[in-house]
Amino acid sequence: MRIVKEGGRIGLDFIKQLKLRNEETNKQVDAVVSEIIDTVRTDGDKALLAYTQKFDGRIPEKIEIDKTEIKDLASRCDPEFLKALQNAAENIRDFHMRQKQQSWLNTRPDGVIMGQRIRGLSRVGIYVPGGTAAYPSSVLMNAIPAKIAGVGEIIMVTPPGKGGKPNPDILAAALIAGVDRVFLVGGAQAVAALAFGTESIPKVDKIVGPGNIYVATAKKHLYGTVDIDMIAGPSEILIIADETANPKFLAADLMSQAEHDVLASAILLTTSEKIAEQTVAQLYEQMERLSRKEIIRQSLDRFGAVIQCRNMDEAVAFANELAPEHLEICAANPMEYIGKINNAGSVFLGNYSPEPLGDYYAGPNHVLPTSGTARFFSPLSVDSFIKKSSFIYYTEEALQSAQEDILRLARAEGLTAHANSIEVRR
Ligand SMILES: NC(=O)c1ccc[n+]([C@@H]2O[C@H](COP(=O)([O-])OP(=O)(O)OC[C@H]3O[C@@H](n4cnc5c(N)ncnc54)[C@H](O)[C@@H]3O)[C@@H](O)[C@H]2O)c1
Ligand SMILES: N[C@H](CO)Cc1c[nH]c[nH+]1
Ligand SMILES: [Zn+2]
Repeated sequence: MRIVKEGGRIGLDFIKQLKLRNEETNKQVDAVVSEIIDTVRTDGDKALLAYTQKFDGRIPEKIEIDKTEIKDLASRCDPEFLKALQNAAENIRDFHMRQKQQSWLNTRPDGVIMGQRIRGLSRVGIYVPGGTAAYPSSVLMNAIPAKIAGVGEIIMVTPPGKGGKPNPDILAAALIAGVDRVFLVGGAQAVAALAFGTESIPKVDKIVGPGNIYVATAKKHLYGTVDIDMIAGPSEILIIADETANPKFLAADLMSQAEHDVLASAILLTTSEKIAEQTVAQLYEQMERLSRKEIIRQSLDRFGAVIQCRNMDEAVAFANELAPEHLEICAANPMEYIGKINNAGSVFLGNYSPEPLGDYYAGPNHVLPTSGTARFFSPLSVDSFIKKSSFIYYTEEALQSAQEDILRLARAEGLTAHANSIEVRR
């Protein structure tokens, strides 16, 4: 864990360095992912299974889990877990229902009618991570907004669990959220399969969902062949804390994201030297009790930092520069800062809104832009699953009153066939 005791130019330079955190990794991963994509495009299922064997160390007993098996396996889950999943689903549904946009239509007194139709996409692929941990919560976060948007068919891919079998908790979440088909493949190969279609996996219109660097890079490469939601790669947390924050909470929250991946990033910006020192001590104390301490240690060593800022304004400026996936503000008056944050996937305000509350339960989506892309991407939402089209109806009289303007515009562009289309209706 690096500790930077100065803000100003030194702190800012350090933040800029952190932004480049995986540039080198990206180059190596790009080459691996390109090869995977090309092979899946030409060899379909054969390549899909060969890569699954190579990278997951197993192949699924069956590539697709049918509806009966989903119901059967899901029914064996711990009832308390199912109840918690249902409660979380309710909160997520409630939040995302508010995002739903309506089609609209405008009629003018001269008889002109114009409007915009909103429809769900026909078929989307949702990626649910499952390499080093299983993510039933990500099933809910992906599929619930898709369902609300009216997507025709939701195809889910996720790496095979132990022994090539499906994880029942993931299947229970798929059932609750309304997923249509489940395939047990993961990584860049699953993303490529969704983009091109294979003998067993149908081609989709859009691929959404988070994943590790291979998954995120595959989505980036395949954008254009299919639509994608955003780059949602290895997790990140940035915390801004003043002298009133609790170092125990800060350390716990930093490690909640560090445990996702050795490439995850966890950074504390604080105005207090005491808070900085106590948080570092808490990190090493609490880490010992955590099952994924090896991942946490590596992540904190490579992409973790504590930076002492000169004041809260500087901390806010650094946060906007970094554009983190998750931003916690642990300060005496957290609401004071919400209007000053321009770049962040999701903001957690106050000492009792820890990041995992958002990961699992509160309602906002946990599929969020990473690697500084919160500068231009938004969280996954109902909007990610819709498309819009407009329509126009003009009467003969309305066209006549507009014709001179249209003709002038068409002639200025030198497009006489456009002008002709108006003239023949004179
Ligand atoms: N940004 C978000 O919204 C968000 C949400 C949840 C999780 N996450 C991130 O998702 C990720 C989950 O990662 P994970 O690894 O547990 O699961 P994953 O499903 O994303 O990746 C596992 C797959 O990666 C492939 N793979 C592994 N090593 C490889 C290699 N050397 N070469 C090529 N392919 C390889 C394998 O095929 C495997 O199936 C974490 O980085 C976590 O931080 C992000
Ligand atoms: N923090 C992850 C997004 O970066 C989401 C998640 C799912 N489960 C636990 N955490
Ligand atoms: Zn998390």
